Order: sequence, then structure tokens, then C-alpha cells
Amino acid sequence: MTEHDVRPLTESEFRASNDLFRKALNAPTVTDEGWRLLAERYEPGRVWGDHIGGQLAGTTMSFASSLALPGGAELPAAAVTAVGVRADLTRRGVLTELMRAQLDEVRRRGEAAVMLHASETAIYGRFGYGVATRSRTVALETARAAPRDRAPGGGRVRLVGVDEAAEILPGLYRGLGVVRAGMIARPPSWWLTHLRRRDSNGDHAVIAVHSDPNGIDDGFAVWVPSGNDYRFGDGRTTLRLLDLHAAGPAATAALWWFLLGVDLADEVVAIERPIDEPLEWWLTDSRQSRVRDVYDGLWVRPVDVPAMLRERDYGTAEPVVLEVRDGLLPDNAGCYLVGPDGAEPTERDPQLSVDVAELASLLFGEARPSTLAEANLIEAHDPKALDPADRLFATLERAWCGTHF
Ligand SMILES: CC(=O)SCCNC(=O)CCNC(=O)[C@H](O)C(C)(C)COP(=O)(O)OP(=O)(O)OC[C@H]1O[C@@H](n2cnc3c(N)ncnc32)[C@H](O)[C@@H]1OP(=O)(O)O
Repeated sequence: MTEHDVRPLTESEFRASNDLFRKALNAPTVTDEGWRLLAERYEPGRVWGDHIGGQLAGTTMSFASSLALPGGAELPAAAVTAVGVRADLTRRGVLTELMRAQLDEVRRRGEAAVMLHASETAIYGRFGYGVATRSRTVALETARAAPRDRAPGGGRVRLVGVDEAAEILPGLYRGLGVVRAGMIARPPSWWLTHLRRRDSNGDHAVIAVHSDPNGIDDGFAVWVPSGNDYRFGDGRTTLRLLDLHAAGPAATAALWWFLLGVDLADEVVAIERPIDEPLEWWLTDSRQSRVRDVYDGLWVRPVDVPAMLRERDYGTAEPVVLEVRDGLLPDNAGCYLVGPDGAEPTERDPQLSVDVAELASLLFGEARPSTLAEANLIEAHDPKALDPADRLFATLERAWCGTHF
């Protein structure tokens, strides 16, 4: 039997933790300069290591954030990242030990959820994480994608340097507020690494800010150009859009038009965009918004199930009794009466039963209860409860995170 020694790492061990994580991703370890930025993200008490035979075998960490629920309530949540196990020590339960320790830590802190972006979909469901949001990658040819006459836009777009962006963007993002369920708070350490990232040439990302016709900043975009010399390669240049947030359709569309108008760029490829962003409706030729991929975005593991059920808004329908099953955090397990006015624990018999991982998908409106029942992921003791449950958990807008970490 493998002997595990799981404990919070000390500051002197943080870089080894990051090195292990990067190697687990088959990525190069960071330079001294890179580490100076990344180190800001490592907070004592939030970085975990499992040791086998006295050696660091695996690691995970989290940073403090918050998570928006349908209706706009924001709950404290831990953003989990940098999960890795040494390639020669995988499948010995290292991740399992780390996940348990981290969940206990987060519960002690009073955070309502843990959340992450998964490298593979097979990993985290067993620990109670479920898909809360999805995103898409969209590619547009700059020569062919043009706005319709009635498309939104206007205002002004200006390029800003990294230092100016560091002054403006954090407040701007905060000021935009909760535009969609699934959005998270971005701590200063997140911004530091995000804005100071460099492309393969060592250049910083390009950053643009949009201001409305009154001169008020109301949106921004961050992208990385990638191209090659026409004398060697195909000479095509792609703008890889990493981050675009704005107050509404006018500012969002204006940033898109700016990107599509950048000289010598052949294509804009945008990752992690909302599934229901209305690009198709803004273009003269809707097919020019080419959806390359749709994938799971934020995975959420409810840690305080009563709080998450209570704080979410619901649609109008007959209340239903939903049983939540949670093997890892048994305090969450039990029945909840869910109705238009909220949700509270009840002693009544369950009409529907769901594991905590799929509860995450219900909470964010990412899956309908009847869809999960068709997949045998909800047990319908009373199938008549599915229709009202669909209405109660339905959301008008797709949940979207829009922040990678
Ligand atoms: C949030 C983020 O940071 S995402 C980045 C995650 N990191 C990576 O993908 C880096 C490369 N991979 C790794 O470092 C490791 O393989 C990890 C972290 C994915 C898994 O760590 P391990 O210590 O091997 O996991 P552990 O032994 O606890 O496995 C627990 C269970 O999950 C299963 N499992 C673990 N990883 C995977 C996987 N990638 N695919 C399918 N099943 C998996 C195991 O088979 C095991 O199942 P069992 O309980 O039925 O036997």
C-alpha cells in the first residue's frame, strides 16, 4: 500500500510545486522572470503536496475568488489550478488524497464551491465536480466577415500598454458586474500573470479598451498575434483572442469590428466565447462565424450545497423535492424543497435524486433535469416532477465563465 503524506506546502516549496505541475502537463518549467509573476498566485495554506517516500509526488493549489449564480448572487469560491502528479507516480491515489485535503480546507474556509478548468473530462467527476458552463471557439476570416448595416457598434477603441492595462482593466472588469452566471472574480495575482504574458517571440499580448460615445471605458479585449513571414510560410497572420468583456452588445461588437479590421491579419480565432454570443446575427454572412469547437468550460464542485441552492434564482413552477447525494461531503446529502421562492432542506420524500456533480450542471442551467434523467444521471422517483424541475432550473441566458485560470 502506498504511504501518502499530504500537507500544505511551505513558501520554499512553491516553485517545486509549480515545476512538478508544468512537467505533468509536458510543458517547460517557468523561467525566473515567469516565476516572479506566478509566485504571487501561491498563497500559504492553499498549496498542497502529497509526498511518497519523502518526495513530492503531486500537487494542487487554489486562489480565493467568487462565483456568480443565476440571478446574480455571488458566493465565495476557491479557484483550483496547477493540479499535477509526477508521471512515474500516477494512479496510486495521489490526486484522490489531494482532492480530499483541498475540499476539507475549502469547507473550513467557508467557501461555497470549488471550481476549475479540466485538462481532461474524465478526471474530476468522481470528486463531485460537474460541468457548469460551456464555451466555443469561433474563427472569422477578416476579408469575409463584415458587420450588417444594423449591427451594433460605435464608440472608440484604443490600444493600451501593459502598465496602463494593469491600471484600467481590473476595475473595468469589476465594474461590468455579473453579466452571466458562471462568471468569477479575478484577484490581482490573476491579472498580473494574464496581462504580462508573452507570446513565442517574447512580446506581450495586445490589449485594447473600448469607450462609449461619452468617453466612458466599457470594454476590453486581449489577444496574441501569431503569424509567419510570407517569404517562408503561408504568410497568414491569426489574431488569437483570449479575453473580451464589455458592458453590452455595442461595446462587444465594436471590439470585434476593431479586431476584424486590424491590418495584415487574415483571421481572428477567439477561444472561450459564450455559446450564445450573437455574432451570427451581426454579420452580413452568418456562416462567417465558424464555430470550430464547443467544450466544457468551468467545472464546479458545490461545497456548501444548501447555500448554493438557496442563493440561486428559480423559474415559476410547482415546487419539487430534490435529493442531493454526496459521498465525499456527507453533510450536503439530503432532500431540498426547491420552488420559485428558493430552496430549503426538507424531511419530505424525494421526487428526484441527483449526485452533487450533476447538481452543478442544474444549478447553472447547463443541463435540464429531464435531460439528465434521460442520461440516467437523475433518478426520477416521481417522473411528473421533471417538468416543473425543468422550469424551475431553466435560465434565459447560457452560463459562461470567460476567465481561464
Ligand atoms: C485544474 C487543473 O489543473 S487541470 C490539470 C490536471 N493535470 C493534468 O492533466 C496533468 C497530467 N495528469 C496528472 O498529473 C495525473 O494523471 C492526474 C492529476 C490527472 C491524476 O492523478 P492520479 O494521482 O493518477 O489520480 P488518482 O490515482 O488519485 O486517480 C483516481 C481515479 O481517477 C482515475 N483517473 C485519474 N486520472 C485519470 C485520467 N486522466 N483519465 C481517466 N481516469 C483517471 C484513476 O484511474 C482512478 O480511478 P479508480 O479510483 O477507479 O482507480
